[in-house]
Amino acid sequence: MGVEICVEGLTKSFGHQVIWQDVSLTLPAGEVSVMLGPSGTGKSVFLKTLVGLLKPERGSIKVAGRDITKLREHDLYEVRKLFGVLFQDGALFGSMNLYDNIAFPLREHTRKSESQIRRIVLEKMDMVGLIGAEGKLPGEISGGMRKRAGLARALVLDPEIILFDEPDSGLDPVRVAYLNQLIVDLNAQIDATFLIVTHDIASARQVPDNIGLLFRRELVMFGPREKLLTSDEPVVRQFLNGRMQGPIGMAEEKDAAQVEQELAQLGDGEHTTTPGGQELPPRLLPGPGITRPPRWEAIARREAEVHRKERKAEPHRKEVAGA
Ligand SMILES: Nc1ncnc2c1ncn2[C@@H]1O[C@H](COP(=O)(O)OP(=O)(O)OP(=O)(O)O)[C@@H](O)[C@H]1O
Repeated sequence: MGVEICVEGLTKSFGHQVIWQDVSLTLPAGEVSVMLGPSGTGKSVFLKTLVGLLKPERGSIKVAGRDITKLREHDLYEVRKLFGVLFQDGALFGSMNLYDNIAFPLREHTRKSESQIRRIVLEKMDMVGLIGAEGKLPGEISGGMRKRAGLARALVLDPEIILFDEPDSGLDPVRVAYLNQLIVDLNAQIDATFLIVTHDIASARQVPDNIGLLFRRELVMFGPREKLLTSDEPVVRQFLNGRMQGPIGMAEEKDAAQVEQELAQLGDGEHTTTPGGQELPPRLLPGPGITRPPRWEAIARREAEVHRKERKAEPHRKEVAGA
């Protein structure tokens, strides 16, 4: 059933450069959370800090109740076994075939026999749809297949937490849709806690239970998907709509007067609906045949409630649109 990660007052710098400060959030056990933010805001640094690869200057990270910022290397090594990490490029060894790449953590970290390893590797390859590709080298397969192989490798030690660093980067929209479904199905099947760093807004709208946004060295917001998607916070609205008008500039934050002028020019109509004037998209559900853990009943109830409220608001929206 996954474990909770509770982050409090976390600050990370490199020399004088503060990457982010005073970040507090809870990744609820078994839920899917997405972290968004403009390039360079420290999303990858955040993932590396959660898994103990980077040390924060201040704050705590409690994983299953243990503060990993205080652990010695040996204990940290044990806690890291709770994590599976999918790096951006899959981080596969180029000279090993997919079978050996996926078997690698089992051979390194367990004393399992080769026949046990074979059973686990084939089970995980089946979960990500890679059966038949065991003998391929990473250089011989597509980017999407490499991501799925990286995911199979992240799964072999049965992690309680999986961190995904831009799983959709470099994939076409159809492959992204398949990958999103795979992520939702996997979450229902293994019930681990997922944190996904992505730039893909369509994925962020449909896949997670929770969304966070990093900007200007701070966590602007973190909360349930519906809350972020209907937020009036200018940074959140700008990012979720992928538009130029708003506080986020090309390289630096913008001057406050310019931001105000740009937002005023966007017009009042925009404020009557969810960001982008779009309806709250339905949450992506596990595919047919996937047994859903009990928490999905709560998700279904929450979804129904959101759409009931939306339908109630509908006549008002139409009036405003027609005015
Ligand atoms: N080991 C390091 N030493 C010094 N600076 C680093 C190190 N790792 C990352 N940084 C800096 O931290 C900042 C945040 O980098 P990070 O890769 O986490 O951003 P990001 O939000 O994931 O960006 P993107 O969306 O473009 O992948 C960058 O300015 C980067 O140069």
